[in-house]
Amino acid sequence: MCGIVGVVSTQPVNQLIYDALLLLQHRGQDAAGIVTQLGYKFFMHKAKGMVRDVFRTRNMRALPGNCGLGQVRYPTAGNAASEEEAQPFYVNAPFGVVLAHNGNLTNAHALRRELVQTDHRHINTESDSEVLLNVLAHELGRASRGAVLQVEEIFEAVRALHRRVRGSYALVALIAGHGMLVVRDPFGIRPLCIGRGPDGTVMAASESVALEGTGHRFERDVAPGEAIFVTLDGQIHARQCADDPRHHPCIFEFVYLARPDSVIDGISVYRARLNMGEALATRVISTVPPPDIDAVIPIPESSRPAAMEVARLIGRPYREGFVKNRYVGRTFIMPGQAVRKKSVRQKLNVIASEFAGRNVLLVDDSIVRGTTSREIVQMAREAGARKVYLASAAPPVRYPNVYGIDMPTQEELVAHGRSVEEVRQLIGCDALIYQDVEAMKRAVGALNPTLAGFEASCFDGDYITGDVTLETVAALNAPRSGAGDDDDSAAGTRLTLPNAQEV
Ligand SMILES: O=P(O)(O)OC[C@H]1O[C@H](OP(=O)(O)OP(=O)(O)O)[C@H](O)[C@@H]1O
Ligand SMILES: NC(=O)CC[C@H](N)C(=O)O
Ligand SMILES: [Mg+2]
Repeated sequence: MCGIVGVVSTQPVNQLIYDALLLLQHRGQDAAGIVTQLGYKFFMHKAKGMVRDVFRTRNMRALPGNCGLGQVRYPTAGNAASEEEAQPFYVNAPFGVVLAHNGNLTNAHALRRELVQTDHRHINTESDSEVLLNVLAHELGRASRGAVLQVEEIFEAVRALHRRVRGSYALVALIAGHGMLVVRDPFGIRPLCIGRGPDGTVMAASESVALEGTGHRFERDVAPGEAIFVTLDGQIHARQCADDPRHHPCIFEFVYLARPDSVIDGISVYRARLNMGEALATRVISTVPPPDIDAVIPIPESSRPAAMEVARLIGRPYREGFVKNRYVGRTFIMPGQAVRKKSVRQKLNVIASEFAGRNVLLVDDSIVRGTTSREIVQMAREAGARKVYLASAAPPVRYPNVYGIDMPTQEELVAHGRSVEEVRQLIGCDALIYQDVEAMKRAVGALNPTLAGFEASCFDGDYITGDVTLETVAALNAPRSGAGDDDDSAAGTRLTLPNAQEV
């Protein structure tokens, strides 16, 4: 998951894109970038770091123009340490195209080979997003028949792109002098929505919070397989470009990735978390008798709605027991296990009085590597808790993810190959209660019965795009295993473009 935004306006868009990226910061903390267009020229600045650190006043001043794109990156392909893989990406032909991507391609290796050997394109990084951009550019080139691209030709190119590309891809792209292209993959795995401002500004973004927080009205989600082209004067053209679109959004968006104030594919993320809490409460009651629980305590931040609902339904008090240092980012999306582990204690501190002599039920939204829960259970015990029970609003994460969540290997997942009892022993709690997979799907699915289903491979091992099996996942993720553990690892010797560039 990364955060992407694209804007077409009649006013300068640099500050607007910056503000939208701040609202999407929870989706990617590693790198950030903005590209704007003035006339036929693109202006770009991108670098590693959080939005506030990447853009200084001088960088913002160097981003003129009334349309542009932005991205915050959470690396899931290529090299996490590489500055060159920050997005957006640029190619000069045809016309000049820049692109920002959220997702992960499952056939990036094969596409890379094809692009180089058959299409004679040059790929300069290990990023799958650069591969995606080159497929788009190549197909735009093939579809264009005159000096100016026609909207139908753009849709023809997207149809061809859907046939070549596998995996998850929500993208925004600018075609120089033409307008903005917005595309969602045929399964709608990663979120993407579109809206308008009072002055007619059109904005597409990963989450509705980016629209609302910048004063835009959410209009709709982009449909799976759909392409939307926004001309520079704000006219919107939309077309279904996939042969067989089926709507299976990623369920982990509702568990953890998205902000609770966003609505994705008609489902309020907050309500989804409450529903997961409701389903979890039933399992808690059948495992630990509520009178044995003195307090229900969330592990901030993402588990709060679920924990509140568990407390209400089991009839025990909801208490805050951990205070989050708001200046430390989300630990799960940090690159490298060492930094993730260190950050848990930096990020969360106990309120000792809530634990001393009590039996506590800690609730988290998910347990992935077990980094958070192991530390937290220990902290609760150090603070004097008598019994420490732990409940997870999501089922055990047992399978790697290939669609844009950085869980490349089974071995790193604490629940992989272990029974619930073995996980409990490893985490060190007195009881461990997991959500059930079907109950989770029902809890979220009840909020939009029109969906075909969910992409839930990390829970059920079912890879929705059909081109990936558990056997092929390892090969697919091989370059990512351990990625980020060594922040000094360089991308090899390759052409490095300057950061602030007029491209
Ligand atoms: O088992 P793990 O590998 O530790 O991963 C799961 C934890 O990571 C996430 O928290 P994070 O700190 O990233 O963000 P949050 O503040 O939104 O909860 C998630 O909410 C869990 O607490
Ligand atoms: N999480 C994402 O969406 C990542 C996008 C892309 N695969 C990258 O690694 O940069
Ligand atoms: Mg958390």
